[in-house]
Amino acid sequence: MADFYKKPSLLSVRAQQSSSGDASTTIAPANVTGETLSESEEVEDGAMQDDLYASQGIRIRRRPPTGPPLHYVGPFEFRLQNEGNTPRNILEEIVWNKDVEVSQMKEKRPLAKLKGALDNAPPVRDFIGALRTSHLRTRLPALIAEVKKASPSRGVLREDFNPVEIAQAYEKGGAACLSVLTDEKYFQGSFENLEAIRNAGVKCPLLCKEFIIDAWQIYYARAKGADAVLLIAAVLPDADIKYMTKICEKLGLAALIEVHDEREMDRVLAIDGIQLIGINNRDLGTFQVDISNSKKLLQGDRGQMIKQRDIIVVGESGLFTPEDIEYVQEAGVKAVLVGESIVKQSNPAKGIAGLFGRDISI
Ligand SMILES: O=C(O)c1ccccc1NCC(=O)[C@H](O)[C@H](O)COP(=O)(O)O
Repeated sequence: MADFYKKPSLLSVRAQQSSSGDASTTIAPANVTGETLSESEEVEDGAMQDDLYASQGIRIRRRPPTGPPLHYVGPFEFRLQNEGNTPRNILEEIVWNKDVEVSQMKEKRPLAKLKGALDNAPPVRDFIGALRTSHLRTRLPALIAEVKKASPSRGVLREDFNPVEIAQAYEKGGAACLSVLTDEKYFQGSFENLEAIRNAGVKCPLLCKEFIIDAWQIYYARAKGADAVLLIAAVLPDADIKYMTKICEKLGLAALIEVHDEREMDRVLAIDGIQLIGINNRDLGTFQVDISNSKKLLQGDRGQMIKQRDIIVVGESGLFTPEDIEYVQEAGVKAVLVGESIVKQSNPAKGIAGLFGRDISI
């Protein structure tokens, strides 16, 4: 638990990145002058980092402000809002855990070693191309079908969970791409699942559905066979989104940038070169799902700009019926990311036909 705050800060990461331009330098904990930070300096540095995030409307703090949480148990409704080191919502809790998890993974597999492994990684497939082709073929939003065993909002979705069989069924049912949850603690996913699906010969390009907070994770996803990664605007400041999309470009990966509200959408639209934006209909703080969020964020100038720039918008979460699909399509989405409604079906391929109101495999 104490690891929560013994970490390099964003500011130190930035300083070191800019001096070498290489993500491998995100490891050493040092401040802008290259000195190691004391615990109190780290706390102060963390506060500055939170200020920077807040200035962009980011409420998710990267790690507990002054150390490990004191009451880090029990349901959220019994936790006091803003209570010192208790995460304010599930997304923040996931990010705090991820921060510890990633630092441990990086110790085991430093970036230099990871980069070596990329030589043996399978070739990258064209994630965005697959979405465009499917949309042109079916005239319906292209499907990114999610391989997800469990989620914080819904618990276990499927007990008899065989990721490869589910992926194969999705492909047979007409999915354009797949999304594979790799987070273990909250979604019961894994990188082994991603690797197994890739090695089983599934042709649909794969999105690594992970909570990315460090560029190292992008290299790791690539090494495990991903063709695309998720970057969440509620978690990442603009500088991180820009930097990480550059890394994706370098590795040939697609970046799906996820937004939840107008402010996040505007931040992302202000970044050059964005090709794929996901609108999540699930509020990751409260779990409320409202598919009218997709419509709201695509109205007016934002929708126009997206059309002009030929950005593909993905409608994410809470899609269950052909009417839901029609609704988000009319709002302007060209692809949908769907988990629960199809993964729960005994035959996920048939589940896809039910979701779209027809067989989309032909
Ligand atoms: O699904 C959750 O409970 C959740 C909680 C916190 C962060 C992310 C979460 N879900 C990730 C997703 O956005 C969904 O898995 C994805 O959009 C598919 O949603 P659905 O079709 O509703 O399963």
